[in-house]
Amino acid sequence: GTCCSYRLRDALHPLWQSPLSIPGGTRQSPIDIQWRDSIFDPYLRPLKISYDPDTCLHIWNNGYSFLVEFEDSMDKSIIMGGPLENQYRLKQFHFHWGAINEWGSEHTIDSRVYPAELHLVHWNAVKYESFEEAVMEGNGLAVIGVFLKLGAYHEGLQKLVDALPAVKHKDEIVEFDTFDPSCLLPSCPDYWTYAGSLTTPPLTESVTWIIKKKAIEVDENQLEAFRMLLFTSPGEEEKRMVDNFRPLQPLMNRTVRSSFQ
Ligand SMILES: Clc1ccc(Cc2nnn[n-]2)cc1
Ligand SMILES: [Zn+2]
Repeated sequence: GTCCSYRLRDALHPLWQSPLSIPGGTRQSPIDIQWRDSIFDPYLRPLKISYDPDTCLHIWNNGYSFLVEFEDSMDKSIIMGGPLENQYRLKQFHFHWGAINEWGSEHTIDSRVYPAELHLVHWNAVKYESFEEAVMEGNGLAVIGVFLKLGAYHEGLQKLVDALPAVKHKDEIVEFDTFDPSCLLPSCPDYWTYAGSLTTPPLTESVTWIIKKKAIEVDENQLEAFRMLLFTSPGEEEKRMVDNFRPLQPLMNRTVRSSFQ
């Protein structure tokens, strides 16, 4: 059946390290969020998001995903509230996706997999001097996760899709100006939150995850555009950039809180 091929696919996938390779990992990501086990926390505040489209710098293919990076020397694109004690600055956003629509997201909801997942990566500029420093600290990062599902064409995403051919190969970079990533967020304010980690090296346990309950819709052509990117550099044997997600990690001694009842 398909389920065992997923597990087998996870185990064999060359790209990701098994949990065994993270000594003492007690808060690794991604995880399966079991809706019924999540606990409504009435003290969770609404998440406040304020992005300045002029802080957008460029898109680049880093060989794992494509990242849109932001100028983060000032508090111009920030999030606060929700589960966060401080204000966090937007550093970059990127996606994880599958070779086919049957899988691709990192997190799952009651084992439901989505075709892709958006991650907006922010760092705690109140407590730390740089993103690099924050990556190593327990409260250093806050990542908003948004599921993508197959459906209607997404107007806001298309500007990004149109730029992808310019970063087809690893290490290619192209200027990208005036993009407001809040157009990629669902209007519903509901989210889950839990303490986790980065899902690619350095896999540091520095992330407060904020996973939006509602998915955004994108169409087949837009998902296919992600799949035409390459892991490989120009001149190398082409390897399509697909299945760039880490297998699910054990929940261990963690609680997932919800902002909604
Ligand atoms: Cl600095 C950095 C390292 C890895 C990733 C990949 C990732 N980690 N968690 N979600 N995506 C993002 C930023
Ligand atoms: Zn990610």
